[in-house]
Amino acid sequence: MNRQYVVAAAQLGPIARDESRASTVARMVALMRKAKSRGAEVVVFPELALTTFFPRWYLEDEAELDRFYETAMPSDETRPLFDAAVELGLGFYLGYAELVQENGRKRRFNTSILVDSSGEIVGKYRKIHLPGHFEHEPWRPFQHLEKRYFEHGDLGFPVHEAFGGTMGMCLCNDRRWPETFRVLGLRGAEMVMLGYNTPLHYPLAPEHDHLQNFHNHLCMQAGAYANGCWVVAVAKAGHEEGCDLIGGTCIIAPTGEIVAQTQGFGDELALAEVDLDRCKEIRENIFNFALHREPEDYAPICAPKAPQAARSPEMSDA
Ligand SMILES: C[C@@H](NC(N)=O)C(=O)O
Repeated sequence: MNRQYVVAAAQLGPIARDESRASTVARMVALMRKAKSRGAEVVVFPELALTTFFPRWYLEDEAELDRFYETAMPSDETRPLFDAAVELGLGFYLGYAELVQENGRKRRFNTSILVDSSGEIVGKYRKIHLPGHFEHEPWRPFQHLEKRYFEHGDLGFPVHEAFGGTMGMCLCNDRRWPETFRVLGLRGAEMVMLGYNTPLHYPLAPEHDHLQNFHNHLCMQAGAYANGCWVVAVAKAGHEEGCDLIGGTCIIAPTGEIVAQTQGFGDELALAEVDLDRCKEIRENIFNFALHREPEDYAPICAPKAPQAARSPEMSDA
């Protein structure tokens, strides 16, 4: 694969709580076909792209919770995405809830994968920055129980040789942290793909609701620029089960400029021609890490986490 090609950011509109995987996957395959007809070679889907954003509910019934997770990838239900990749010669990024049995217990992760145009999974990432809370907080208009429903990702921030270059992945809240982009940037990521589900309303600081779209682009444009990488950022958008999710799906150049963006809140593509060699415009100049970076002065960034800020309690054993 050469280093200059069209990428499609494939935004999804709302997914209902009772929408079947078959229905969601059919919507996604339709976007893949449309992307191909417009010249794309890579398609990026949102975080938790196969279901509604279920962390908005406190679910006491474990069987009900389990239904939102994938126990195999691909499965019979998700195989059409892989078949379409092969048929159309398209690679893709997919976010989904992952449930695995390891060491005799259930482990849950908020996961993304890269699939190449031969239908092979060539990269995997498990979300590191899990926002929200562990326990039911009935005062909220909706819950954000990612800390309860997912474990801290255990794969770090890997990069993958794919799609003609060095690819990085992250998921939603990760994009707000400069460290995410810097670690991927230090590993040479030339394109960072990420999906998000971001409610317009932030119950802890509602006075910032009007800034949601600004903050969304601010952190990603800064991440692209400071690390000289492309960013392809894809929303699950719109009014989903009573909760408004922001749109703003976009493709950002290594200069930090948004070069393509969706207009609405439904299933929609934003496409741009990406030239991975453009990363050099930044990496060999203003952010030449070898020449200008001063890690000896950055020690607090790597100080261990305070003990009171513990990670998630273990979910119930299998
Ligand atoms: C609220 C949070 N959502 C997410 N799914 O990580 C974010 O946008 O930072």
